[in-house]
Amino acid sequence: MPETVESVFARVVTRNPGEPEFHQAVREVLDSVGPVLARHPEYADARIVERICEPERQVIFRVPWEDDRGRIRVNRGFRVEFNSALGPYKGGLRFHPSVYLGIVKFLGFEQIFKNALTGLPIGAGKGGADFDPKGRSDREVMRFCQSFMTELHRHIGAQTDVPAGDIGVGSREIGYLFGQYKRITNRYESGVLTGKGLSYGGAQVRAEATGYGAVFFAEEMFAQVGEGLDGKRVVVSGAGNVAIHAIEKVHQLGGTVLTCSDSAGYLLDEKGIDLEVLREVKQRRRGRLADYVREVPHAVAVAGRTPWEVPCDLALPCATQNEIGAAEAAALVAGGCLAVVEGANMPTTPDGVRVLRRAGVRFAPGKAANAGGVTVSALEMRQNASRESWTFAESEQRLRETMRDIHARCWATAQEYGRPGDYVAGANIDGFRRVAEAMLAHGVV
Ligand SMILES: NC(=O)C1=CN([C@@H]2O[C@H](COP(=O)(O)OP(=O)(O)OC[C@H]3O[C@@H](n4cnc5c(N)ncnc54)[C@H](O)[C@@H]3O)[C@@H](O)[C@H]2O)C=CC1
Ligand SMILES: O=C(O)CCC(=O)C(=O)O
Repeated sequence: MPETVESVFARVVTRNPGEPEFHQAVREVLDSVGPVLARHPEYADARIVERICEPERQVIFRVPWEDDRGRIRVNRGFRVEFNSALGPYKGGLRFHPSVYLGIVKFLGFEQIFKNALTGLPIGAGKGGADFDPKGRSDREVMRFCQSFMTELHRHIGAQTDVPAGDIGVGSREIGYLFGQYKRITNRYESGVLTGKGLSYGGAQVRAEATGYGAVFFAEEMFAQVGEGLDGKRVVVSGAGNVAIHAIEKVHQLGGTVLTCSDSAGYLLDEKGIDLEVLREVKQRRRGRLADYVREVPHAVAVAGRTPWEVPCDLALPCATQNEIGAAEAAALVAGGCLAVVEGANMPTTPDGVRVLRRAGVRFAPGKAANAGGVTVSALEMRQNASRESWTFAESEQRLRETMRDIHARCWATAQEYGRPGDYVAGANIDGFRRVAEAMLAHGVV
């Protein structure tokens, strides 16, 4: 039977039951690639789509650790090595109680096309654990990371699989993971992880890269219609790594970010979020957003609601998956939003995307707009391999050029396939073609 996108999707659902986020990510890509298969029957003959939807390897492991009261805890760890057609598996680790195989697979699948879009030699993987670092002491986090790496080290390496951070995994966790890898293997293998601290092989701009990159992408989108970010009102969700650096770059480019959020609600500061205060509250104290209001009394903490109800020109969802559904998208449209640029992975549901599209809101999917993080990770790998370290200015320039290039290719590919302005189609098709060509060249593996 010839391969069709419908037959592949049906098989993905049957073979991966109970994994709705993975199905959603696959559906969104398959909806774009039909016309590519029509032009390239050799892809269908080689069953590229079916193979791309099946991870090359999935590892699930026990992570036992001891809390500060001496109680034994057990979590579940994952690493899904999805596709190595373009290079070593590459993608972050997420520590969050919601993590299960379906989340890791959706993220790993998105990573295939994202990493291909960067044009850099990186395959795709993702991992994590259902561990909640919130409320845990540094020592507890360290013991958890050491136990996690005691198993993970068998599967990774600078030429094999290179993890980085994601939700709940920042520079503290990467440091503990790196220390344990070095101890177990007795190798100082800098390129085995990215997102490292600058004192031991980290790259300038990696921490900033995802947030900055998303804003550079937004800048390119506005430039298409002859506008800049200067004077734009921007709403951001999340208050972690991606959100904080997105806010910083919007402010540097003359826009005003009115909101940020966490799982308890959102913060509204009409004068523009004060980053010094936000960093103190969220990063240094690891506190709640409501603490910001104590320092900045004119701000308002809105409990149990999302920032999409605030009128804006640009929305940057930077928290988590499926945070903008149809209702939130309708609120953005009602508030005059001109563009939604995804800093997070898959923050907009398919219904949400439909509402935005119907209203003519420009929409950039995460696999294109948040590719800045993995771009600078690949540059970190390159610096580790050559034992060089580039300056902040040089690294930021390379990031900006890559985001400009990704934007241009998404735009041109969408035009080529008769879908002008459709960044989803442009990103999926361009990413898919790159991986498909390499897979075809490698034979049936
Ligand atoms: N760190 C990176 O370089 C990259 C991250 N991403 C994506 O960006 C998003 C944010 O990641 P990071 O900033 O790195 O993580 P982080 O752990 O630094 O921050 C996550 C933020 O999202 C908020 N959040 C988490 N779950 C939430 C929920 N259910 N409702 C509301 N807020 C929630 C948290 O309160 C926190 O403010 C994720 O979707 C991640 O996959 C994408 C590309 C690269
Ligand atoms: O920097 C990396 O390797 C991956 C970042 C990541 O997990 C992502 O792009 O979602």
